[in-house]
Amino acid sequence: MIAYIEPYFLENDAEAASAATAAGKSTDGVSESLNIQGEILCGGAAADIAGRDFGGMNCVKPLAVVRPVGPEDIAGAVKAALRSDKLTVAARGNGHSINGQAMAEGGLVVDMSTTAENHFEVGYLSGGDATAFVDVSGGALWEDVLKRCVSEYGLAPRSWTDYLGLTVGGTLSNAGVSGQAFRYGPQTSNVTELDVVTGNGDVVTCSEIENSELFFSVLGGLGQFGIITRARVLLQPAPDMVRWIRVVYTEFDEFTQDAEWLVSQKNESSFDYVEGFVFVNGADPVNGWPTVPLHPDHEFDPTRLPQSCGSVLYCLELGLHYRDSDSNSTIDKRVERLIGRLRFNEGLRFEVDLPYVDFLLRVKRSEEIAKENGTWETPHPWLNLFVSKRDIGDFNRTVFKELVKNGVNGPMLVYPLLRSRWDDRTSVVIPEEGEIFYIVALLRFVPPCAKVSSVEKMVAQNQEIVHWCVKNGIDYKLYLPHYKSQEEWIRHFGNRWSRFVDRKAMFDPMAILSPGQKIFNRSL
Ligand SMILES: Cc1cc2nc3c(=O)[nH]c(=O)nc-3n(C[C@H](O)[C@H](O)[C@H](O)COP(=O)(O)OP(=O)(O)OC[C@H]3O[C@@H](n4cnc5c(N)ncnc54)[C@H](O)[C@@H]3O)c2cc1C
Repeated sequence: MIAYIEPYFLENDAEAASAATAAGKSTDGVSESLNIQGEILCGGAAADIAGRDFGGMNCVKPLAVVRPVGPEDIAGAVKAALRSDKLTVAARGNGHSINGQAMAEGGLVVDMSTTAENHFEVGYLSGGDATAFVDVSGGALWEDVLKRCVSEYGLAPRSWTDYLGLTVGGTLSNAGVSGQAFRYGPQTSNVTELDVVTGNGDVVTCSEIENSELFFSVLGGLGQFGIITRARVLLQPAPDMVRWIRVVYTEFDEFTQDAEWLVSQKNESSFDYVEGFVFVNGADPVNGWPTVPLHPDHEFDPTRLPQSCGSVLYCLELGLHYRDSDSNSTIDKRVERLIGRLRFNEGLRFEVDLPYVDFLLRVKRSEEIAKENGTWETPHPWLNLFVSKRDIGDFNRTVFKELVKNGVNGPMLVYPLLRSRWDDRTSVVIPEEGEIFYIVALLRFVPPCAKVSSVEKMVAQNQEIVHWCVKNGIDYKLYLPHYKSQEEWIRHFGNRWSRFVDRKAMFDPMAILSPGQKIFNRSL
């Protein structure tokens, strides 16, 4: 048996594993020897699942994919890696990373989808206000969490991502940001307990009071400290409907001042969702005016724009929750009280009313379109940053108005967030200064027939933006970061680096976990 396992786990040789599978050798013996109840796939089958990601710019060969039944199987894979001298383990959520973060070249990839349904239980926190929560699996997709919470309990998580085909463990390993984050913080601020398999192979329950160092390490921890198998996610009563509104600005200062005013209002006295984006001042269907209206019957009327406006325009995107029992006039009054204060261009206001679940699943339609036209499968050289309020004006002048003034063939998001909603005990890093900072997301799509050089140009433009930020002392951090050298990671974490290293030494001292982040090298 040991001789048979060797090519898989001791020599860490993907070719040998492939050959064994191709030769028709069953991997059952491996499962038994590891005491894993789930499946193990090698060779082409493993590469098909874990060799690529949504970014489509990296391609590696994992040694094997482990399809666990539960945390014991995951611990079994980690312990097998600990016994070897170079094997690594990466959890793979839905593989929606851009730069190979969920990959393990020559290592074991844990396919979290097989554990997606292991947990689903709603309960109430002890204490005065009896806040509801749901225990869900780290491998569950947020869209499934949404549908079950709403249909079975009339409840819903409070903080989301825009797109919900992402896993609970995957977004909690980063932050999880959308238009609700100004009020509730990112998803990492909305969980109270986790079950984690650490890089030591231990299965540990942790929270703010129990094993708290592990709890805060794992949140935003880029998969470096443990694999999340269960998360306790805070819930709120789900509204029935959302009024979804877009208003257009020609001036960045007015756009940001209004957005900042909205996110700074006291709880419940603002919209429930606040985002924004930049678009090209032109008729281009992917980058320009047609991207703004919310319904096929709406039309963007460019004659409403002043002659003086520039190459790009700005759109504030808002959502107001309501119940079926609320009268139209009540909802209208709530909307007008807020929107009456805003300085958008008259005549460039669009709105629709949608069921709450449809609103949260709004990006699903874009996914379907991208799948139909082939741009879901092509590379996605995306760039996500957090930029402080201090520097967002300069960023607008140089990046939005110059470098990407013709668009990025996809959305260019920009909207404010509040530092006080982020817990600095987690591993997430955000800009250093001030209460308000902005998320910026350049979500580039590549046409199926594009040349390789056009992807390279996009990557180069991303690098140019980052270099400009560094050179000009912009207070920024990459979100969903990706670096090639440890020096760059040290700069990224700044004065948090030593804490990150100490946490690694505590929970994954052999650097087994998430090698695709390229932060630490596997040690003996
Ligand atoms: C179309 C699209 C829209 C997006 N929209 C948003 C958005 O609105 N807001 C936002 O914040 N982000 C957004 N993202 C980014 C998203 O949060 C990241 O891609 C994230 O990595 C989640 O994807 P995933 O579940 O597929 O994780 P993966 O890409 O599979 O994994 C990401 C990292 O987490 C680790 N990991 C995965 N599962 C676990 C686990 N259970 N425990 C510990 N570590 C784990 C992996 O090893 C890897 O290092 C979007 C991405 C895409 C492709």
